[in-house]
Amino acid sequence: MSKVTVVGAGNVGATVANVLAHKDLVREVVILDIKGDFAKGKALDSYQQASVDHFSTQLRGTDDYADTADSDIVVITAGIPRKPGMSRDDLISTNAKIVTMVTRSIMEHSKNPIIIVVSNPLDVMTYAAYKASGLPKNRVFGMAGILDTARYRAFLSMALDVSGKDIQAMLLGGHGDTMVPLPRYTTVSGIPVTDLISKEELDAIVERTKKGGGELVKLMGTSAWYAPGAAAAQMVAAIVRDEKRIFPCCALLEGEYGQEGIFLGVPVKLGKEGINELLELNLNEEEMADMNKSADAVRGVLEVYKGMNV
Ligand SMILES: NC(=O)C1=CN([C@@H]2O[C@H](COP(=O)(O)OP(=O)(O)OC[C@H]3O[C@@H](n4cnc5c(N)ncnc54)[C@H](O)[C@@H]3O)[C@@H](O)[C@H]2O)C=CC1
Ligand SMILES: O=C([O-])CC(=O)C(=O)O
Repeated sequence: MSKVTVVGAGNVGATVANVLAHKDLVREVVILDIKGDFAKGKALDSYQQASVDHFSTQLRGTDDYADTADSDIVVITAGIPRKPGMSRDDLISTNAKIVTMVTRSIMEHSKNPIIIVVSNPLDVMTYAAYKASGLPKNRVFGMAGILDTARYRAFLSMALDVSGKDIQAMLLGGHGDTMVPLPRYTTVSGIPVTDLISKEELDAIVERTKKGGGELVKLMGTSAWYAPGAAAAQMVAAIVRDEKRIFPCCALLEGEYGQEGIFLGVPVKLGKEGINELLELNLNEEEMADMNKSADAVRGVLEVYKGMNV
């Protein structure tokens, strides 16, 4: 694979492109934005890091979809971010149109790309890109779970005073305040996290994780980009290197977890075909109830999207 396009040169998109260039995985990263000069500036600034940080990936900014031709992977970050007081779902009327239009334009120039959606509300925007692209379900999915587990792992790392590197975690559900971090599937170097921390402390960390995006929006007046950008770049790397890594990603469910026709966060295996496999965890009653609640919340936003007829 040699070409990745990132749509949206804003906070998240520019970070994805920059992190990807540092990984030196692909020949070219194209950054497309309706603000063409802005995209050109971000690409040039990033490329001027090449000789300092030793990477060879070319970066090109543009507002012309012709420059995205024959992309192997496309990361969609175009759209508006939320401001304090807003939920991700409040972005739907603006971002559904943008994501649909962007996906159609991408498909005019690339035959069979893998599309990773980042724009919010994530689960429904991934559905919108899936519909607009006509691609099979293994080639369209969303980034949220890597970010949400990264936050969960960061909070655990702070509470336990251990390196985040050694914390493994899984999480299910929609990318909203109903997301379902899974303490039963959380370990520190193989040690169950429940052996290392009190239930009260763990419950508080789970709650903070669920509202992790909102915490940053409140602090910065707009949403996060470093961890989101790195998370999307990690997905690209797993695909380019055909790593078969298992990550929580937003994927189309067709019966799995008792859900039908809805994109939700679940563990998947990522490789050169996109999603190689979707893994079904053996959930207990409480975890299943939380997953169902999260699915209901996403389904409500999905209905709004379907009513928009974009
Ligand atoms: N899935 C996740 O975990 C996360 C999702 N997000 C979402 O990612 C999106 C982007 O966030 P930021 O980069 O912070 O926003 P931003 O405002 O910094 O950048 C968005 C960019 O999209 C561009 N854009 C708008 N319409 C476009 C179009 N039709 N075609 C091409 N480009 C277009 C804008 O010009 C702007 O440069 C937001 O919807 C945000 O909510 C952000 C963080 C994490
Ligand atoms: O919170 C937001 O609006 C952006 C996002 O999805 C995140 O940072 O998790």
